[in-house]
Parts: sequence; structure tokens; C-alpha cells
Amino acid sequence: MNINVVGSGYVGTTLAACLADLGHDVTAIDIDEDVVAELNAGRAPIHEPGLDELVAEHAGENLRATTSYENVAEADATFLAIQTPSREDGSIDVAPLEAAAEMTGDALADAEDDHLVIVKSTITPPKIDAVRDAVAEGAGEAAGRVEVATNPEFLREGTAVEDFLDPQKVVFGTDSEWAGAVLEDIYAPLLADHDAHVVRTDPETATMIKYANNAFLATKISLINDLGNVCKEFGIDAYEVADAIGLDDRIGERFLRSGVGWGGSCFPKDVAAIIAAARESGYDPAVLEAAVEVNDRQPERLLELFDEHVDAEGKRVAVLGLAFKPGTDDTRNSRAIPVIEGLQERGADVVGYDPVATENMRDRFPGIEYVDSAGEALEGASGALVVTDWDEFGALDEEFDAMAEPVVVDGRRIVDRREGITYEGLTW
Ligand SMILES: NC(=O)C1=CN([C@@H]2O[C@H](COP(=O)(O)OP(=O)(O)OC[C@H]3O[C@@H](n4cnc5c(N)ncnc54)[C@H](O)[C@@H]3O)[C@@H](O)[C@H]2O)C=CC1
Ligand SMILES: O=C(O)[C@H]1O[C@H](OP(=O)(O)OP(=O)(O)OC[C@H]2O[C@@H](n3ccc(=O)[nH]c3=O)[C@H](O)[C@@H]2O)[C@H](O)[C@@H](O)[C@@H]1O
Repeated sequence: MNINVVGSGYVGTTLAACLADLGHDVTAIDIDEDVVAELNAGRAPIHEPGLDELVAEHAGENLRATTSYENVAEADATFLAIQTPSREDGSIDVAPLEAAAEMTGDALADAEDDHLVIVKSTITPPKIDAVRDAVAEGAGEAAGRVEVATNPEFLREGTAVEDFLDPQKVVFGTDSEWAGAVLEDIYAPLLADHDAHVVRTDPETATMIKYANNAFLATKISLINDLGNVCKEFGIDAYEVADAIGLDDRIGERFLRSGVGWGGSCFPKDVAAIIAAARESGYDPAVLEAAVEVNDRQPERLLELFDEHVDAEGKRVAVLGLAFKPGTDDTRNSRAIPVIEGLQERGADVVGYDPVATENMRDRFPGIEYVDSAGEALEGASGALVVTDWDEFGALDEEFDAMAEPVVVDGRRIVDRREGITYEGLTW
């Protein structure tokens, strides 16, 4: 099939490259000329394992990128994979998505053939009408049938390609059998090879499934963090407890890693958005509010543990890990941000290290020192705070010997307790 993917960020680029890999003819549209140039040069504009290879394989063949909406109508369907950032009150800002929907609608004004516009972005159910209206504004009079569907995405950053190509479920939110059939056709090559559950529902329920999924996972982590904090008070290892409760398949062993909390572009944004949407409709989702509160507290707890061992004022302090999780260069809502802020408030000279996320964090904190290895960060440091569970931190050994004050406060249980360092785990 001939498919457009509008927006070439984390989701859009993965989607475009994977659809090309499934044999579709894909046009990636982005307003950012640099992003388009990168894609056309055969490189992924973002860091994601396996993505560069896919883009390199298909660019110039069945994957091309452009800043123009001119040929949108030539395709059978257009995915919208545009950012839906948080506004101050936690609700999502759909203006960028509406703008892209409007441009897509305009480009479909004279469409002779049927065309499905598929919202990949995460939007709260009440906002879908805004996208429908934006598309209809331009395409309302089109000769062909133009409809809006939702198809939320469950991929994780760091394993985006793998998750997209081997999903546990795909969710089709459509208003008609025709729209459902278009989505079936798009996913047919993937579903032929993988045993994924297919959930067919209406557009609003589909996006609610997405929010419920993220809210549940984020709350699961906050609950284990809450319990982990209790464990720490009692001198009990929360990981031993989590391993045991995870054996009960009603609980499940995954997403029970307690520590400095959830960050990233999605859990914080999506939990805030569904809380804001619920409140707007008159309901206060108390458990979700508590999940956010616990999450906000974890970095401060990490810093308080650090305070018990080191007076940071005027000292060089290492922050190991800047990305919100390993395998990505994404620092959006990384727990490293409140940790660095807390250290700065304490008057520390912060030195940060991350294998891939340094440049992104430099935009946020241009004034701190960044180094090229964990060893360099530890050299002469009065303490280290571990914020991201990059495997390489687990392999650190004699690097700790070069610290001025060998105190390690671990927010991710990645460093082993060892002779010669004072080690504190956040919940163990
Ligand atoms: N990042 C993730 O892991 C996941 C994100 N999502 C959702 O997917 C959506 C997209 O997220 P990301 O890919 O992370 O965003 P992103 O910010 O990485 O990418 C958005 C892209 O859209 C482009 N864009 C903005 N306006 C445009 C327009 N009018 N026309 C063409 N291109 C335009 C931007 O230049 C940018 O390249 C969000 O709603 C997010 O919540 C869903 C699942 C996973
Ligand atoms: O909507 C989204 O964008 C995506 O959000 C999450 O994916 P992602 O944010 O990429 O990463 P996760 O692996 O879920 O981790 C999120 C945060 O939770 C933290 N986490 C995760 C698991 C755990 O046990 N403990 C824990 O603290 C991670 O360190 C990270 O900061 C979901 O897992 C995806 O299914 C979803 O598509």
C-alpha cells in the first residue's frame, strides 16, 4: 500500500521505517528540514536500536521523506504521528496535531480516492473531534471518502523497532467497517507473521485503552516505589519482595523495578493528561494523582539519602545516566533533571555522564560539566548518584577508587555493593 506518515519523531520514524520494511511504499512528511534531509540521506533522525539500519535499507527505495503535503492524496492512508505535549495544567496541547490534520485535510480537498487519516499520536478521547473537524475543514467536500481513525502505539523507546514489529496487541479504533479494513490491510504483513491480539473498537475507546495502559504501568511502578520506600525504612530489600510478589501471575513480574521513578515523554505526560481530562469532566482520579505524587518524591528521596553521607556544597558530584531510561538519548522528563536541580540547589559542581544523551541534556543544563566516560565522572567526585540503569554502570569497578569520597547512591539498582565504597540503594 501507499502510506504517508506525518511527523518523523520517535514514533513516526519507527512507524515509517517499519511500514517500509513490511513492504509498503512510505512517504514521511515532517516540517523540520533537517529531519527530512537525515531520512533522505538514509539515517534515522533519532537514536533507536535497529532504526538506522532499517532507514538505510529502505531510504531512496520504498521510503522517502519530504516537507511537502503536496502528494498526500496519492496514498491510501495517512498516519499522524505528531507530538501532543503537556500544557501547564497537564492537559494535552493538540494544536500541533490539529495543524497537521488541517494540512492533511487541505491536501485531500480534491481527493478522488478514499483515504483514511489515522491518529497515531496519543490523544484523550474528547479531543478526537478536534482532529475530525480539522481534517473535514479541508477534505469535507472531497469526492473520495475521508475518515479519521485511531491506532494508538504501545512501543517503548529503546526497543521501538522490536516492539513495533512484534507487538502483543494492535488496537484499531474506527467508525466504519471500511476504515477497519484499511487498517487490517496495513497491518496484514505484520499480523501474518506474528501472533498479536487485534482489538477492534471505536476511536474514543482505542485512545482510552492507550491511556489506561500507560496509567496502569506508571501506577504499578509508583506502587512498587511506595512499597520500596517502606521496605527501605524496615531495612528490607524491595527487590527480593518484588521478585516474590511477581511470581503471582495476577501481579506479574514486569515493571516492578523500584527506584528513582518514571520519566520519559509518555508516562508523565499521559498520566497528567488523563487526570486533567477526568477532572475537566468532573471526576478526580485519586489513585492516579497519588501515583504522580510518589513519582515526584523519588528524586528528592535519592538526594536526601545522598545528604546523609555527603555535604554537596562546593563539591564535585557525579550524576551517572542522563537519559530517562537506557537504550535511548531521550532526556524528556528524565529523573536526572530533578536530581541535577537538587544538586545545584545544594551548591554542588555537577558532572554528568551518559553514553548517548549528553547533547540533549546540555540543552537543558548548559552550565554543568559533561564527560565522556563514567570513569571520568567519578574521578575526584565526592559521591555519585545513579539515575539511569545503563548496563555499563554495573561493570564499573576500580573507577570508584578514583573518587574523592566514594559514596554511591543508586536509584536503579545497577551498581553492586562492593568493598571500598559506601553504597546506598534507594529501596534496598
Ligand atoms: N515516544 C514514544 O515512545 C511514544 C510516543 N507516543 C505518542 O506519539 C506522538 C508522537 O510522539 P513522538 O514521536 O515522541 O514525538 P516527537 O516530538 O519525537 O516527533 C514529532 C514530529 O512531528 C513533527 N511535526 C510537528 N508538526 C508537524 C506538522 N504540522 N507536519 C509535519 N510534521 C510535524 C516534528 O517536527 C517532529 O519531528 C505523541 O502523541 C506521543 O505521546 C506513543 C507511543 C510511544
Ligand atoms: O506511550 C508511550 O510512549 C510508551 O510509554 C512507555 O514506554 P517508554 O516511556 O518508552 O519506556 P518504559 O520502558 O515504559 O519506561 C518508562 C519509565 O519507567 C521507568 N521504569 C520502568 C519499569 C520499571 O520497572 N521501573 C521503572 O522505574 C523507566 O526507567 C522509565 O523512566 C510504555 O512502556 C510504552 O508501552 C508506551 O508506548
